[in-house]
Amino acid sequence: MYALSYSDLKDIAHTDAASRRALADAVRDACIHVGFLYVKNHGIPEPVIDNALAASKRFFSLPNEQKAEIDIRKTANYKGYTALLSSNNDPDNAGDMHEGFEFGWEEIRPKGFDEKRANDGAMAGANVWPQDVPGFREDVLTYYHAAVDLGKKLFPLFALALNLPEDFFDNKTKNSAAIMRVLHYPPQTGHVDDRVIGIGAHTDFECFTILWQEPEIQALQVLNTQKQWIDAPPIPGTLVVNLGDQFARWTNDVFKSTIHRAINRTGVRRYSIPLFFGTDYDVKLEPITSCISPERPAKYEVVTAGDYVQQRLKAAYGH
Ligand SMILES: O=C(O)CCC(=O)C(=O)O
Ligand SMILES: [Fe+2]
Repeated sequence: MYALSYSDLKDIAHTDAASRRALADAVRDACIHVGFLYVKNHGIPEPVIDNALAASKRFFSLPNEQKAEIDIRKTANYKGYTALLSSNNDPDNAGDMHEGFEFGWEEIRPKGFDEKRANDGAMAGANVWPQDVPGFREDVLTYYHAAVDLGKKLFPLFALALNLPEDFFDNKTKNSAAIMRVLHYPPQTGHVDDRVIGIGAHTDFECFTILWQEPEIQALQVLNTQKQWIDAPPIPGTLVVNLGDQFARWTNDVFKSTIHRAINRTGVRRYSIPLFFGTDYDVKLEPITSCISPERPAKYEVVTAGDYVQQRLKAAYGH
């Protein structure tokens, strides 16, 4: 069993090829064996995280009827609020014990015509913001843009980890998909029905997820190759980066999209913020040549990232 690996992204600023190669090798090892990494020196300032957390607490403390006004099922583009037990990530389960708010690309200072948002595939169209939560939009969008910047720095590193030119994903990530959720997991104490946990066992469906989890609250678990659930605790100053199914498709399963879940048995509320990062929606998810061989024939039908995400969102939210 491999431990979840650390990658220190301050090396990302280094131009010298040897340290960059060493970092890419560490990333490669983690991607092949675990599919989960912790990143240090990720570049998202602490106050930006603190403000996004505070904003998300303000939103979730609204009365349920008010949150229901922006229910994700009322929007055509998978944006807005998901109530407790309204989503279900594991088909064997009865519902996820978390509530969330989901949104996509938007400039912090609104533009007349936001081309990127118009091109946002399944998520195209306006975000749906709650009324009466002062500063919420600005605070979560500020985090979003910082995390998107981090995601853009990670793609060249993943390319290098796959022994590809660092710019391999550049023309595939010009309008990169980036869907963010803020999540709230109420505590589950006493008897917990295993079919109703914070978020049921699942894989993510973009290329990779950048996940902030609340310090000192253990909830996230990763399924290892021996089918045991391993805790992925929050580590101060780090973010979790885990691979999703689009990367498994790009790499013909050389890189792992690892099954994970979250259960909050701590007795206190827990908050987390995942940002799902993918390629442009019109890009075909074609296996990288070096990941196919006679022993490892191509496993997946080639589809565009947009069709793939749309299909997965439909399955998750049922519309
Ligand atoms: O809250 C967490 O730690 C995990 C969230 C997650 O897996 C997801 O939203 O896909
Ligand atoms: Fe996930």
